[in-house]
Amino acid sequence: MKLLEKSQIRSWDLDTIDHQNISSFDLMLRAASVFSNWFQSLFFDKTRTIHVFCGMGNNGGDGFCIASLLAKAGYEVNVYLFQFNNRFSDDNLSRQKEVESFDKFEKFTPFPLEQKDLIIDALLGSGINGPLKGEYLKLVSWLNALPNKIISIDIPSGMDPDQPTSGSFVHADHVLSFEIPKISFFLNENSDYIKNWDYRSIHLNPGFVEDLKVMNYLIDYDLVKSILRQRKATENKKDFGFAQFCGGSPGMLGSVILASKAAMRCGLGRLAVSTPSIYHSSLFSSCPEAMAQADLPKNVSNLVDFQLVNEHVDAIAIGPGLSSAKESVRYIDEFLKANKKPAVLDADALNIISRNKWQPRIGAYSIISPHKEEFERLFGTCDSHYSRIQKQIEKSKELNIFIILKGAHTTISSPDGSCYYNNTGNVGMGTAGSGDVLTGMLLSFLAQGYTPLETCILAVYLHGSAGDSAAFKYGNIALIASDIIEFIPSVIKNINGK
Ligand SMILES: NC(=O)C1=CN([C@@H]2O[C@H](COP(=O)(O)OP(=O)(O)OC[C@H]3O[C@@H](n4cnc5c(N)ncnc54)[C@H](O)[C@@H]3O)[C@@H](O)[C@H]2O)[C@H](O)CC1
Ligand SMILES: [K+]
Repeated sequence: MKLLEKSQIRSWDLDTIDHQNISSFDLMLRAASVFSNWFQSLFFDKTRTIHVFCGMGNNGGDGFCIASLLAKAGYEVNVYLFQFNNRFSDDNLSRQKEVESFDKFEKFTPFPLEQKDLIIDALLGSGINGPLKGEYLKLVSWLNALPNKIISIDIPSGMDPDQPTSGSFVHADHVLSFEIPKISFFLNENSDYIKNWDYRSIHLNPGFVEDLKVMNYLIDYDLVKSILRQRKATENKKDFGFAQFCGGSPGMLGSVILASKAAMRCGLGRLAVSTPSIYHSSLFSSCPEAMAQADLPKNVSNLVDFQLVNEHVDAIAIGPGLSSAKESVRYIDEFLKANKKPAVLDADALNIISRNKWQPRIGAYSIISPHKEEFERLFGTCDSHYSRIQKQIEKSKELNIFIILKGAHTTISSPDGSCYYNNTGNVGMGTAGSGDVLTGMLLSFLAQGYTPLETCILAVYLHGSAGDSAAFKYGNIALIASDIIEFIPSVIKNINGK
């Protein structure tokens, strides 16, 4: 799904009005009825009064239309118009007659509300053009201090749709965005203040976005479904990739097992594991599908020798559990020199690269999957999630690599400057080994012949989906990395039905 900036959303509105030969009021009514239906599906208890706080723009216009629809549906609705500016939008003015009466405020003065009552925030929408000041600031601070649930239309009032908000904004319990989510919903700076967000189509003209150049995308079910291939009955393990996983060191075998099992669970044909031979028996008892020596040319005496193994595999992943011992440094140095295959670098491989300033040696189109600390060791500290994402995109372009910045809202940046936002996953996945599972999934899809970008999209989305299923079963405290692997089969079947 393409994510648009506020100016593009405005143009999409105007294009729809023109293309569908409707008025902006028709579009407002459409938005209002979509919101009203969504609202009634969530808040069907009509004993609570609904207080609709309207501003002077079209977000406020939505508020008047929604108030009228909810009143007709049997809710007790009070409407308040906050006219702190000197200009109404035409649709706002024309919609005010939708409601029988409403209180007008030219200055904000607090008033009593029943704690159980709901507030619909229709003060400001995507037309925000700077930080809130004066009366708006007083009103929003008062709203944020109330115990009442706040439901925002399109976007929490005061929030910038595209980047971090410099001032205050409404802290919403629920937000319904029209057509598509706003980019700023994915910023960690905002996510504490948007408890739940959702989006619903208002049937804007799809043709407008088809040719529209955007740099930001949401990884959604449809995108993943369009990438994940179906298998042919005549295919066999040789068609599903041969991967090499390089990791593990004394006392650090867990990551090897987790990554190996995850790789096989994602449909990999064959896996060669380069890890200290003292681990081979434990590895095979935990993951018999992996192998150390078998299926490799007899002359490959030591899996560490990239030259000999590399030519036989389709992709390689390196890093988890390697440690920072000097032989690991030599291993990474050898890898950066000798590797010719699509590669995933994670964990200790990234730390060794940081410490030796080997970033420019990372192979073109490689995938690296740092978490925030590993990222900042590689590329320097950033003062916000937003600025970290901008640096992520800049480094992808500069080094010609794909970067997966893992976190609450994992982002994938591509050498072409595009950025993909993931919305699956949960806080329970912040547990040891979760990243190793992702590395195994990345290796699997890369070895199966998906492009690096397809690989990142599939692995990140499915990793988060499996984690969500695991949290549903075990809760987000008890969840461990192996639980994510347990649900990989079901989330893959949910996408491709097989
Ligand atoms: N396709 C859609 O998404 C549709 C969205 N709709 C609704 O329209 C609003 C956007 O309407 P717009 O009039 O452009 O903007 P606002 O309602 O946000 O109001 C702008 C209004 O507020 C003033 N203002 C802007 N910034 C500030 C500020 N920092 N402090 C004070 N006042 C500010 C500005 O002067 C304007 O007067 C969208 O969010 C949806 O709710 C349509 O209804 C249907 C299609
Ligand atoms: K709003």
